[in-house]
Amino acid sequence: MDVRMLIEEATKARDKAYVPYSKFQVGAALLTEDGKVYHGCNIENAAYSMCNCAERTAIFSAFAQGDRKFKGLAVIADTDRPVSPCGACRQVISELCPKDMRVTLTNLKGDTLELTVEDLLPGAFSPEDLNE
Ligand SMILES: O=c1ccn([C@H]2C[C@H](O)[C@@H](CO)O2)c(=O)[nH]1
Ligand SMILES: [Zn+2]
Repeated sequence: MDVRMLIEEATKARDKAYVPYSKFQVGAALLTEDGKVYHGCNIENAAYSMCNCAERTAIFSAFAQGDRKFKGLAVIADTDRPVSPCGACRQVISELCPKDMRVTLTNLKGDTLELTVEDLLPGAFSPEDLNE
């Protein structure tokens, strides 16, 4: 699956967003090592702090189905610049995806930004930092 197709999947995922509060739909598509694609959308709640972003929905869905090996993530929203994942998602992506995995950020105009997980959160706090 190429990047363009993964962006198409993220676009389809975006249609599933539950966003009665922000009205800001975000879609994510997470590609596994064996070619499966997990969709993620943002899911909001009247208790605002419970809102879950598209990126984390995709990763948590994959984990819940037993998939943990990923090779690409695409994220799309209706933004001026390619959508920028929030700090919480950067932290989660950083722990659960390979450091050199490709992350494609895009918007409805088709602007795209290709980064790696390491680029998203350089020097992230990681499991290795825990002294046990
Ligand atoms: O990369 C992002 C940025 C924001 N949101 C969501 C969170 C909230 O539901 C809405 C507005 O912040 O967009 C995402 O899902 N992903
Ligand atoms: Zn987020």
